[in-house]
Amino acid sequence: MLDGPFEPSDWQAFCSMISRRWPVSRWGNVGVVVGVSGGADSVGLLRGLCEIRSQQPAEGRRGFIVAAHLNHAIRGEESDADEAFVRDLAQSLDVPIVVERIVGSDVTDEASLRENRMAFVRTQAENVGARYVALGHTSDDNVETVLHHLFRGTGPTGLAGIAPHRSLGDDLVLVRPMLAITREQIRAGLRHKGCSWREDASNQDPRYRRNWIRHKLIPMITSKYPNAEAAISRASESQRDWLDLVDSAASEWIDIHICVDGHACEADTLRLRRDSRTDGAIVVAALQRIWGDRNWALGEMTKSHWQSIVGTIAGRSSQRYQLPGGLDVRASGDHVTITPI
Ligand SMILES: Nc1ncnc2c1ncn2[C@@H]1O[C@H](COP(=O)(O)OP(=O)(O)OP(=O)(O)O)[C@@H](O)[C@H]1O
Repeated sequence: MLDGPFEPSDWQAFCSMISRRWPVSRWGNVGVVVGVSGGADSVGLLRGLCEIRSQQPAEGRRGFIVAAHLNHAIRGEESDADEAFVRDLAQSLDVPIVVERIVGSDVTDEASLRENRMAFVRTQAENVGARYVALGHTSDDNVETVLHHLFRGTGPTGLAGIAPHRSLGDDLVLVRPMLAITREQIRAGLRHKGCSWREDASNQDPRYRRNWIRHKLIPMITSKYPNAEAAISRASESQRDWLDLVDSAASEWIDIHICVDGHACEADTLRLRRDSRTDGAIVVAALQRIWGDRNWALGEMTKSHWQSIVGTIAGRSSQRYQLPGGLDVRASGDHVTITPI
């Protein structure tokens, strides 16, 4: 849900809203790498975190903040001007900065650029021993993501939108503390404080599907449903609550029913059939977790693949078959075994 009441012209209210979602007690004593593009959202995030930290007593400031900027170098002088802007910003805030410039790459699609950025900020966080990577996604980004997933075809995870946090490894967590703040609120806060940011012209280009959703579709929707964005945010947040519930039931299910033998996963079907939770969402969530943990080909699995496995576990479908990614499913006696071939 969007936080409120919120007076957008109040910079301190903006900082309080970040603090409410991500209290400084969690990050004030550890390292945080902030991904900064130079756009309003990540400029707001970096400035907000620095301000929140500066309001802490000196003994509560053992941690550190590092700004990280990846110069994709795909917009010529504009890209270099973004880099220069972020360098100046970090210097003015007395924050160390790491910058990398991509040379000679012809990658321009949105998904690959995003992947490159994630790999970059993650590596920087590991290099400096940070506990968190913080990114400036907003509630608008979340709404656009939910719609994008919906049109492309998605399940409960896609409808839950952008995750507020997720693990990036043993000691590193990705956080998005501004998911309840709108893009306009951030801009208003920055304007109130007299701070500037860079406008990325490619954010207007309707050839990118995300921009088309942002600039064409959402204005059309809100012309008839003025509160649609808040409604989509609320729906995705409650979807996330359900997902958390299913996730913890799935973990319990794995602990009880799955036995790992080398690369193979084995389930005792007799015990499974006595478990009332063997059908449906919890089992599929558990199977998806198993796939994710083992880097099996999650993206190639369809709903009917998951249902086949659920059917095999429940003794309803065939005894032996193969799945995408070279996995063999075999039911024999009281066991179902899934093995990479
Ligand atoms: N070139 C970059 N270098 C480092 N971090 C980045 C870069 N681009 C984006 N990020 C991080 O990823 C977040 C999401 O980026 P995305 O491009 O999806 O959103 P955006 O709305 O354009 O954000 P912003 O207004 O901060 O540019 C940003 O808020 C920022 O934290």
